[in-house]
Amino acid sequence: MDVSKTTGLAGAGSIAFGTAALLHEAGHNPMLWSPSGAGTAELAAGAPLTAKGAVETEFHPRIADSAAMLARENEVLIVALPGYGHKTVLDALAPHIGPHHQVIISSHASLGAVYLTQLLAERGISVPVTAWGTTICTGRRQSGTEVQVNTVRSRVDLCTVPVERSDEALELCRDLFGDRFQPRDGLLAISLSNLNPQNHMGIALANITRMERGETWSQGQNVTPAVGRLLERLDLERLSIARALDLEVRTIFEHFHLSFHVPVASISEMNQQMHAQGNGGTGPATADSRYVTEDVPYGLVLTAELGRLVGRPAILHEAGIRIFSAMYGRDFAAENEILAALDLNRFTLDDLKRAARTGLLRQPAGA
Ligand SMILES: NC(=O)C1=CN([C@@H]2O[C@H](COP(=O)(O)OP(=O)(O)OC[C@H]3O[C@@H](n4cnc5c(N)ncnc54)[C@H](OP(=O)(O)O)[C@@H]3O)[C@@H](O)[C@H]2O)C=CC1
Ligand SMILES: CC(C)(CO)C(=O)C(=O)O
Repeated sequence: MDVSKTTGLAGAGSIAFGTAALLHEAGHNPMLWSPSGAGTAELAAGAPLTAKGAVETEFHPRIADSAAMLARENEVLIVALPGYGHKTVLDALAPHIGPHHQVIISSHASLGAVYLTQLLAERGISVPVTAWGTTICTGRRQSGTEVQVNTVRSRVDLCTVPVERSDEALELCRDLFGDRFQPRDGLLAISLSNLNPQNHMGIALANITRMERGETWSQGQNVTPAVGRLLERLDLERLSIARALDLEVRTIFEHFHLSFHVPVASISEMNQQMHAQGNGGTGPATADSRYVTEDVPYGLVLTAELGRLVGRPAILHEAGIRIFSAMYGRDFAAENEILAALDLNRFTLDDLKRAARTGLLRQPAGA
């Protein structure tokens, strides 16, 4: 194993803490950067980070006080925070990224890898940017020093832009986290491999009053037969878009099987099984949850756009965007900062397919 590459995580939430714990267990010495500083205040003051559950460990991660420090002191940068923070964090990191870096986005949202590749190209820099379709673990940060890790996934879909850098990026991911990665054909496949937006749409729609009332509720147990059927129908829309693009992506059945180690059955039955074995998770106890505020603008919106582009309209996804916008009194379709910055509407499907492998929608000035 190559333990020589120093690794820094942008983020200090559930996934950054859980991923840092995994890295520590594998013999690495991870660094964490909290964009506001609040997320690492106690760790910076000397408290250890404790992981419980699927990873049990206690250690002192290195702490960065800025994006510049994270980039200066690490060769591998892992972005591990919700999509609504990606543009801010990529803007902060990009000026400090040099040719010796590799970047991993965990999990990738809304063509963030294209956004970063283009920012770097403006400075004449190209690095492997690897997009993960989901996270290596799941979990919940319990406090400023503790994370509950619910599961470590057997398989995570990934791709790298530019595509020529795929082999070295895959090797890096395996060095850091083990043989847990399934290469996919470009960023559109990865965007369509992230099942959270569709799953969270069904789960949040069916449980919105629990969320608003701040209740504590089991997520897996509440994927009842009706909710399970909705998730399966949402999945058919996503798979139909992938087929139109000639892309292979995981099904919702594979997703739950590979992530939560339950036998394949109906989606409701698989979730009941997860609940019974203790990794069904707890649903959000607030309406201000990334299940909606991240997954609608940064997930459903891109899937719906791809559906329109390939002539396979994702009617249920489109309905989800409209229903949540009405419920929240917001225009979620307009909230995606990355797609707005990329000016996605100006480009054709062929442009997008090319960018999915090169990382570039437009040529850098002077190229
Ligand atoms: N948790 C899970 O089990 C799973 C999570 N995911 C995905 O993984 C990603 C990370 O999730 P998770 O760690 O749970 O999320 P968290 O909400 O726990 O992430 C919190 C971190 O995000 C930072 N952050 C929040 N908003 C912003 C912003 N506007 N600008 C900059 N930074 C911001 C916080 O910064 P600060 O430190 O400054 O407060 C903090 O470091 C998400 O995309 C999520 O959908 C996917 C599957 C499972
Ligand atoms: C809880 C879980 C693992 C499944 O919905 C998840 O994906 C999340 O927290 O984002």
